[in-house]
Amino acid sequence: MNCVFCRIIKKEIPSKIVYEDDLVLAFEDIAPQAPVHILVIPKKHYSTVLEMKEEEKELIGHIFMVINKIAREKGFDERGFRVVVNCNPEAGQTVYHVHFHLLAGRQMHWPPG
Ligand SMILES: CCNC(=O)OC[C@H]1O[C@@H](n2cnc3c(=O)[nH]c(N)nc32)[C@H](O)[C@@H]1O
Repeated sequence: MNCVFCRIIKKEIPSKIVYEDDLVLAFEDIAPQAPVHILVIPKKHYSTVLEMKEEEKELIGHIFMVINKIAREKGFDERGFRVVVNCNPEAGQTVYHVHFHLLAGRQMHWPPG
């Protein structure tokens, strides 16, 4: 299917890869909204997080373990980071391949816009 993130996974499109294993890819966002803006995505295609069911519980847990590993390795664990999943239009989802935004390196505000 015509999914930009599947093409990144297949290395058909270049990206700055931060972490990769057999289940997950993490790469720098092309339009960073913070000094650190990394996308953590499952290699299997799910359009939105709503498509991830009971059998994906382990995968979702693994994604958060990868997020924590990146935060520790890049040293923004103590200062703080934000993890954002946008699901469908009102959340502003623009790429319909599930991705977890990992944002860090500046003071985050609340509520998010
Ligand atoms: C509100 C954000 N909602 C969303 O759906 O985020 C999609 C995220 O994917 C990012 N992005 C899009 N195309 C590419 C690409 O080819 N390469 C990379 N490295 N990042 C991309 C975009 O900047 C956005 O932050």
